[in-house]
Amino acid sequence: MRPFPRLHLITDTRPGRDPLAVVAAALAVAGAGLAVQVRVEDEATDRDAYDLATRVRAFCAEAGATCLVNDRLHIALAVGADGGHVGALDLPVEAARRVLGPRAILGATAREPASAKAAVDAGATYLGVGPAYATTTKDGLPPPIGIEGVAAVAGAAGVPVIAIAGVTAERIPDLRAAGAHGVAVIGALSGAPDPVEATRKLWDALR
Ligand SMILES: Cc1ncc(COP(=O)(O)OP(=O)(O)O)c(N)n1
Ligand SMILES: Cc1nc(C(=O)O)sc1CCOP(=O)(O)O
Ligand SMILES: [Mg+2]
Repeated sequence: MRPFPRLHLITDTRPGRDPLAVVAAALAVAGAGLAVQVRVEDEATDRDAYDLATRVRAFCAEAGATCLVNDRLHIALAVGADGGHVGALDLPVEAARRVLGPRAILGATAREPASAKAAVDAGATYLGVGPAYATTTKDGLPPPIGIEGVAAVAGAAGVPVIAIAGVTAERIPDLRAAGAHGVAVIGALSGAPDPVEATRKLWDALR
């Protein structure tokens, strides 16, 4: 079984972004060590999500990388992804586990230890934990939980913790010291002038 990826790239499908170019750049550096989470805007159609996920899944398969789908688990199944990720407004974790089956990777968002434990008991195999820092990429989040918040969840989780929100290469040492297995990023790669170089920095900080 391959080790659980430490670097998770979440696709950025906001206007003006080029998610597939960023995925290709990240795969060129991190290869099989990368997980790509296909995440589309809430307004996107299932067809658009399916088309993107199909292409990401093919890129990942070629590189031996992990492909996950956010929220829309029927699309994860339809494209043969390795798993999915759910949060508080999505399918409950136990229902997501039923949909994906016993062997799939299943991520759940957790912001504090109690919900982290509940998610793991319900079948989550990793936790997305944040917001670690402030972010401009997603609206409506609670205040950042910081290093202390990440450490509290990591200490209670028993599964890999992937820290999310405002993650940069410079912040990775603190997050790892807090117990995070790895990180998930959108802006650090999608907004970078050179996504290959930006991936290299994240990747070096994680090794
Ligand atoms: C790795 C990771 N962590 C957290 C999230 C957020 O999931 P959720 O709370 O369901 O919010 P949306 O991403 O669906 O807007 C994530 N996607 N990935
Ligand atoms: C999709 C998402 N979920 C979050 C959470 O805390 O649940 S933060 C986030 C966006 C993270 O983007 P960036 O790496 O650009 O800060
Ligand atoms: Mg969600």
